[in-house]
Amino acid sequence: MATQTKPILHGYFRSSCSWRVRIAFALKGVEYDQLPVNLIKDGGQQLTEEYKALNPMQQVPAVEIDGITLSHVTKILLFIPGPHLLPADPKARAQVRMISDLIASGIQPLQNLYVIQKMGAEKMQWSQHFINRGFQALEPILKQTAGKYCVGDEISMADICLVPQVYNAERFKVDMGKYPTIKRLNEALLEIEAFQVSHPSRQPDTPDDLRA
Ligand SMILES: O=C(O)/C=C\C(=O)CC(=O)CC(=O)O
Repeated sequence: MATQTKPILHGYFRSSCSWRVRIAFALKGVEYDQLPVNLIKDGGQQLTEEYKALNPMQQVPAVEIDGITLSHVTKILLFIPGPHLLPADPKARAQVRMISDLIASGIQPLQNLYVIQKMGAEKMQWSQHFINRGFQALEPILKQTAGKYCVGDEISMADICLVPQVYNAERFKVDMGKYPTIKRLNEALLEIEAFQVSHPSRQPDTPDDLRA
């Protein structure tokens, strides 16, 4: 019987998508190894030919798991073995997928590193713009769907998508006072150990000045 090798996360401490994967591993109790990819050093280690062979999009995260390499964050979250991140109820599942996609496809790509590097001096205002645009849509949706967490009272993929996006909103100085439901959910989720141990301030590649 071949021994099961541990999954390997190629990520970056404060990449929001890398953090999403770390949360899922922690929530599911799956041990994994990390091979950090420094997105800034040497012009960006994600741009090397070696990393391109692993993830042709040259972004993080990339996860080597069960003999395959996955890169799109929501697909990784749903593939990691363990307690499911989607509710049993079909309507609630659809709401979790909708909220997850709004964040992972509708907000994050518009403020990811590759894009904001093209924005140059205006990166802060454009990142704020796109995060506000997404949160203005998300706030009324979450008012409808949320209980203790994004959809009802069970943690789901939507919660895993939300928290790192709020972290980026705070980095880009978005006024979170405009989004009381998002703020409440984020605060509740940050009380959970899986969201704490996976935090950008507690990773092997966290710079000393940003370490908790
Ligand atoms: O500033 C840096 O340290 C480099 C890159 C990132 O954090 C990644 C992003 O900003 C996009 C994202 O996490 O969604």
